[in-house]
Amino acid sequence: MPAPLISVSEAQERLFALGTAVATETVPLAAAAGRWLASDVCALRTQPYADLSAMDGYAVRFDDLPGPLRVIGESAAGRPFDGTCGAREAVRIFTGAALPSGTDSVLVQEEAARDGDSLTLSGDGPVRGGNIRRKGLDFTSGELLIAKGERLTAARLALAAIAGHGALTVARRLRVAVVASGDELVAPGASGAPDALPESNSVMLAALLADLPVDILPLGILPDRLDAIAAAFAAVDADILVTTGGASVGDHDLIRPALEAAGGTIDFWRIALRPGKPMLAGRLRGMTVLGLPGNPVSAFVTATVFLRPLIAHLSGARAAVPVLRTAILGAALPANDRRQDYLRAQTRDGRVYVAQRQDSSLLRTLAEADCLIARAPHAPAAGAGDSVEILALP
Ligand SMILES: Nc1nc2c(c(=O)[nH]1)N[C@H]1C(S)=C(S)[C@@H](COP(=O)(O)OP(=O)(O)OC[C@H]3O[C@@H](n4cnc5c(N)ncnc54)[C@H](O)[C@@H]3O)O[C@H]1N2
Ligand code: MOO
Repeated sequence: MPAPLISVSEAQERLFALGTAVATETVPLAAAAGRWLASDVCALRTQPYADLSAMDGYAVRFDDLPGPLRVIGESAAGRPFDGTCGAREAVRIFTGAALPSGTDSVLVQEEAARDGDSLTLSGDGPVRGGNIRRKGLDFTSGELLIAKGERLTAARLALAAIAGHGALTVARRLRVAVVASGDELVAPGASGAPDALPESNSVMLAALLADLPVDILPLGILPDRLDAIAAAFAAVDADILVTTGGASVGDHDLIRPALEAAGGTIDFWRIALRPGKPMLAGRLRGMTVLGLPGNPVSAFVTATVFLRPLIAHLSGARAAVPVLRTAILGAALPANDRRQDYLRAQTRDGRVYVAQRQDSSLLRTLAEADCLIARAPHAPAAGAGDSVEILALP
């Protein structure tokens, strides 16, 4: 008698509870892209460090305009003017350069007429205090900029760099072992018997994790033999062991018994989810084991809903579960049953349309989808124009 189905959120919570966060390391900024921060990033400097010009032009005293003014020197980024500007004096200034003392506004060069050292206003001119980036406009030294548990995007890395950091403390990369199982499977591109099936899950999973800080250990294809699967499991050394196939109830679905034969434990099996119902999770030595269903779309959905969040969670992510967005439905949907549904859908003219065929073997509909419509268990029927929740696909 199979175990009852548990909800997606319960499965996520139980999965997260199976492992402990990985160790941290301090790495140069360039190696920190896409990692999760293990400690807060505070500003080590003030940005800008002083009042700076936002334009190329002339630093002036607003009350002296329209001139004429005498140009007494130059301030460039990295080479500030070290004197003081007096009445009816101006300093040639460039974008990013410190505003000389005595000046309060920047006149852009397009609105100035210069003749030797003499300068006069030739356009509208600045407002008082115009064209200046004030000291600390972006942040001041000591301010919290990026909190522990946030992911290091390109923008956050740039922020850390300009805040004075050359290295950051992040979760170490995770090792994710990926193995397929099934006697029918052959490597993609290999010539096989007519009933041989190209193994598509491993390449899909590797691509699905390509933006995450993980090292993938590809373990290939295992036959449908308990001893072979258990022996392979016993030899794996990783943080997460991901299997695909053999998770269901058939005589050749051997992941659960093989995990137990290798000394592992099953924490849960079977989720109120479509596609992806037979997913299982457990432990083997120090590893979290995730047994994804073999059907390619089921493997994709469970990897999206469980594997990617698990990696984020073990890396110390503050928010590990993907955020659903709201979209407008293009065509009616019937009421849902007890399983949480992730329906392949396409966005056209600002509305989402569910693919006609949703069988979990159909990779073509997955490849053509740009989002999954998430439907809660027992969601009532929905009509065109109603709001639905979607998970955008990369
Ligand atoms: N009597 C029942 N049968 C099934 C149930 C059930 O509840 N009772 N659940 C069905 C559901 S839902 C799913 S999903 C599948 C998942 O089964 P398995 O995880 O055991 O997967 P397999 O049987 O090994 O394979 C299913 C399907 O996918 C193909 N496959 C497997 N691995 C790969 C791969 N790496 N690349 C490409 N294709 C793969 C395999 O050839 C099968 O066609 O079970 C239902 N059955
Ligand atoms: O859950 Mo299966 O993944 O419905 O085909």
